[in-house]
Amino acid sequence: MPKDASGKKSPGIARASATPYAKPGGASHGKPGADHRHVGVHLHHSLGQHLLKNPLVTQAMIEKAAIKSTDTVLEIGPGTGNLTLKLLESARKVIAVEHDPRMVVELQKRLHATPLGAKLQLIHSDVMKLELPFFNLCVANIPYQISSPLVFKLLSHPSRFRCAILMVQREFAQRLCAKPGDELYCRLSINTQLLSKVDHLMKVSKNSFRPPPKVDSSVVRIEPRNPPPPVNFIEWDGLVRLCFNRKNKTLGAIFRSKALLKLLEENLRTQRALVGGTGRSGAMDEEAVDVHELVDSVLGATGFAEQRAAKMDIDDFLLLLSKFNETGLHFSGGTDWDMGDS
Ligand SMILES: C[S@@+](CC[C@H](N)C(=O)[O-])C[C@H]1O[C@@H](n2cnc3c(N)ncnc32)[C@H](O)[C@@H]1O
Repeated sequence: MPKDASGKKSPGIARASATPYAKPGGASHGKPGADHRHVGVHLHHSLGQHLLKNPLVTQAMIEKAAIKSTDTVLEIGPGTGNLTLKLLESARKVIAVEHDPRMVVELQKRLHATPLGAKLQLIHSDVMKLELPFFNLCVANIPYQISSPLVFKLLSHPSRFRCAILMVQREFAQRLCAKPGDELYCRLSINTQLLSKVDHLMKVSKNSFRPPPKVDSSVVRIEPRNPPPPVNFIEWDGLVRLCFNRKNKTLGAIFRSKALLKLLEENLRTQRALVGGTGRSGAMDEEAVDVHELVDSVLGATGFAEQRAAKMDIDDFLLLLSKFNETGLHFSGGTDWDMGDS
């Protein structure tokens, strides 16, 4: 069993080195803890530290990215820099964001005083806490545990980048690409596809990484829609979350929930109060509001009462949201739409 920095035996930890790739037939066999030849850092599963050791996969990612000499490329989690070096060969500039200070040191050592090093901006930070600078391309073997928030952080970035080539967990890739009716079709699928075009590019075996992760991997391409769809994303996500929480229930059944009708009514009153110029929630308490009737009218007009989110596409939800909004019903305002099955 490998040992951690304190010398204690520690499962699931392997060593990293700045050696570009394990040599065929060498001591590194891609097993956790197998590579003890190099002085380097221990790899932590909690930080998603599964280094890409297969140069063919790195090369394929670089080719799919079609990097131009004018590109500023964002890499999340450069680790010891196997992918970073290849990016630096083609791009004008690489901005690499790394959370682990030990990896930052390894990468600095590796690129110190090399001509490519001058093109690298290395930022030591948790990418989720960082205000990302301008980039027009993203290529990364990302830490899988932050996949979902990271994709939405990228898609909400004002840069309007050309595309992202990302190594992700296979099931996550399948969810990103899933279509209505697919078993894995979910809120992640419809939200990502609203904001971007997503393609599954290739499957990657566990043995391409050191140490090999427990899950399979895939490379995906995410191309943000330009211009972005004309929809308030917060409100869109409020509606989508509500419907996908119970994706196999009919919308009629979901919108019969008393708790939901109460929330919609509160939202409607707030909205009317704001439009009425009082700026106070509940200022129109006396005015009768039959939310049930409004909801029924929307579901009747769209014909979605018997539909289930699991089978509905983006156009269906755009229509549904616009009809709700026309009647004054909204799904934003910091409301917690997760009401379980009550
Ligand atoms: C899957 S490894 C990829 C390493 C390297 N790019 C490669 O392909 O060999 C993920 C990297 O992301 C880093 N990381 C983990 N969480 C992070 C975060 N929140 N922000 C930035 N980097 C992070 C890890 O330390 C690790 O270096």
